[in-house]
Amino acid sequence: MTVAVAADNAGVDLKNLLARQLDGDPRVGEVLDHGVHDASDDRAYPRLGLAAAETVARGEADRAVLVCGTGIGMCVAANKVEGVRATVAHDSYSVERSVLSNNCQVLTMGARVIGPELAKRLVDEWLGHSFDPSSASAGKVAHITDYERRH
Ligand SMILES: O=C(CO)[C@H](O)COP(=O)(O)O
Repeated sequence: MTVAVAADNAGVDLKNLLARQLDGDPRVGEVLDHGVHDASDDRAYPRLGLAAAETVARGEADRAVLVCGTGIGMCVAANKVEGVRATVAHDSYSVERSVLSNNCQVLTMGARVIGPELAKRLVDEWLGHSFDPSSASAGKVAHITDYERRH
């Protein structure tokens, strides 16, 4: 799969760490890094997160990991992109359910909230989950997609 990553300057160190891990993961064919690349780049989180989320909406990336200070701003921004379901998650159960229940393609994290080792472990787990379109959850997610199409 192709995974897009992005961060603002609060999240760049964690994003770079996760990008390296994703790069070495056999389940990941390509990592698309939308920046920022170092903390001297002070572009606001929506500019980075929206660009990465748009690659998911266009089908250029299967998933995205977005990092800011809390993960909240990246999540709010990514969810504005049509077709994107993003969640902030810092625990194993939420990461799992975000995929299995909600078919989220975008995981956001806060570098000021979670430590690097836990973040790496959760991203590793996240890659192992896939949504089952024949599950009972699929009809529930379809309500969201239908709403989006109608508005
Ligand atoms: O965490 C952020 C947005 O949710 C971002 O890294 C910092 O935003 P700020 O608190 O508005 O500077």
